[in-house]
Amino acid sequence: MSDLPQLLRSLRVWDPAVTELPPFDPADAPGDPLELFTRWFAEAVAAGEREPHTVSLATADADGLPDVRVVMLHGADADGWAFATHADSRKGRQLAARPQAALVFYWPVLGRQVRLRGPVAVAPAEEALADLHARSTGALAAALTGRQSAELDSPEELARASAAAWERAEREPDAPVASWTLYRLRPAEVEFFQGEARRRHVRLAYRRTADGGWERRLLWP
Ligand SMILES: Cc1cc2nc3c(=O)[nH]c(=O)nc-3n(C[C@H](O)[C@H](O)[C@H](O)COP(=O)(O)O)c2cc1C
Repeated sequence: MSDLPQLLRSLRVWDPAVTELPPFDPADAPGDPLELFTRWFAEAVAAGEREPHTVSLATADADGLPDVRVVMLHGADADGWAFATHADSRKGRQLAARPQAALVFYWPVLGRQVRLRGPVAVAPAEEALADLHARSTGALAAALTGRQSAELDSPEELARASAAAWERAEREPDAPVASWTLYRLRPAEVEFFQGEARRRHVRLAYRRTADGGWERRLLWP
């Protein structure tokens, strides 16, 4: 059995063999965090970040108990950061009860983290379907399988439902999925973190102002 404490102590973040920490001068940052996010996302892709479009989505249930899981980013524009899931999943029910969430991206090849918080809105159903149908057959099959987060009686039950869903997704590439929902988190706050070798990490926080603009401030690391 491995010694977890020893294993943990043996690990480092930002190993120079894989990580390059670029300088980040917040004075050069754009006024809109969407622009900086778009730039950092492209740089993460160019730097070889694996799956930079996966993001941790935090929600809270009706009692305020936090929850978190990974989802895919489906887009980011002036309307918000988009992700998709089933409205009747655990997260979907949490979002119905408390339509607010947080997202965090971590791109270790550049030592960067981006955090967002804000209200979450449901996109029109046609948009959710168009988004789903533009994706892979596997994505449609997974959505058609449905019952996400419900208790599964047996692996065989999943195998049967999934096989039927794949068969339908291949036969009917524009099959509707009533529960499939596109959500948009419209951030009230966006924070960019750039790691620095001497631990003088740069944290640039944007906060939306009442007039819809953004104010910026630096945070201690
Ligand atoms: C890399 C990765 C990407 C995922 N993308 C999604 C996604 O876009 N939508 C989704 O509903 N679940 C996605 N999942 C599954 C979720 O993490 C989660 O298991 C599922 O949505 C159920 O969450 P819930 O019980 O909190 O509703 C993804 C999981 C991983 C590991």
